[in-house]
Amino acid sequence: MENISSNKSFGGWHKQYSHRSAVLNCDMRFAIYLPPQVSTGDTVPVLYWLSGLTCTDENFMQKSGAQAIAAELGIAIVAPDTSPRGDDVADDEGYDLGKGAGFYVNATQAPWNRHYQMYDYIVEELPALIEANFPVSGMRSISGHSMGGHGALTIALKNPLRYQSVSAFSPISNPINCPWGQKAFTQYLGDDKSQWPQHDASELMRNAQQFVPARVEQGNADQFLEEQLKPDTLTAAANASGYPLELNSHDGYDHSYYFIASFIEEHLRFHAVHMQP
Ligand SMILES: N[C@@H](CCC(=O)N[C@@H](CS)C(=O)NCC(=O)O)C(=O)O
Repeated sequence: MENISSNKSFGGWHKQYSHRSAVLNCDMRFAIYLPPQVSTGDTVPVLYWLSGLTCTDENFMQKSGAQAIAAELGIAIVAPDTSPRGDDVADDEGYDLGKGAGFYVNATQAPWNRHYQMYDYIVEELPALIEANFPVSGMRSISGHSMGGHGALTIALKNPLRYQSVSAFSPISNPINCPWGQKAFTQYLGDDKSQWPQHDASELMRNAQQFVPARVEQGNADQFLEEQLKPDTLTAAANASGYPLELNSHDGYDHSYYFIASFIEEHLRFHAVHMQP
């Protein structure tokens, strides 16, 4: 693991690292915000943030304004990249497939399956790396935006004992029934649609038996709301299983990081409550 940048921020540190990923079979970069509390020798809980289409580790760290609140609450934030990277990694001309669009699933189909194993990277390899190299406790929560909201919700729903809480901004809530999800799942998981529902937040929530506290924020002026995001499907799924989902709709907000920055404080406070030892 190599440290490639360090910036002091709100008394803590924003740092970027590159490392070799065995799971993704390529070099990867991630960012971590370490709050000031780590300098006292304490361990801190970690929020994993999964970004959306076209993003890297940088979008959230540069645009969300999360550092001030994470510093106050004593929470580390880890922002991974959104796909495998490198010249030999398969890609597509579209912004919604290939690099920058890993969808947090393990691809089973060629040519994607050689590198696109983002589910295992986020659930297993990255937390093991973080927990071996930084002063973090075993408390983990997960959040994300859009494609990353889909990632956060599906990963928490599939691993309810690994995460204290889950949240999402503008998540792709029902990928098996929207163009972004159908395109990605066809390529990464194949034509056999029976394999798809296990990667769909609404399907998982409808059938959930173990609950992770969940909060979703959605702007109702989001340009992707009706065609791609489908929050009503998630609400219906939560109602069907009795899932403890708080979904808040906000007038006038769009899909951008201006929306995320407006409500990130509430999400960090939500996670901090659930990550208390
Ligand atoms: N076609 C659009 C869609 C991409 C998009 O909206 N990406 C969202 C996540 S789904 C994002 O966070 N973009 C980066 C940013 O705003 O910093 C574009 O390429 O601008």
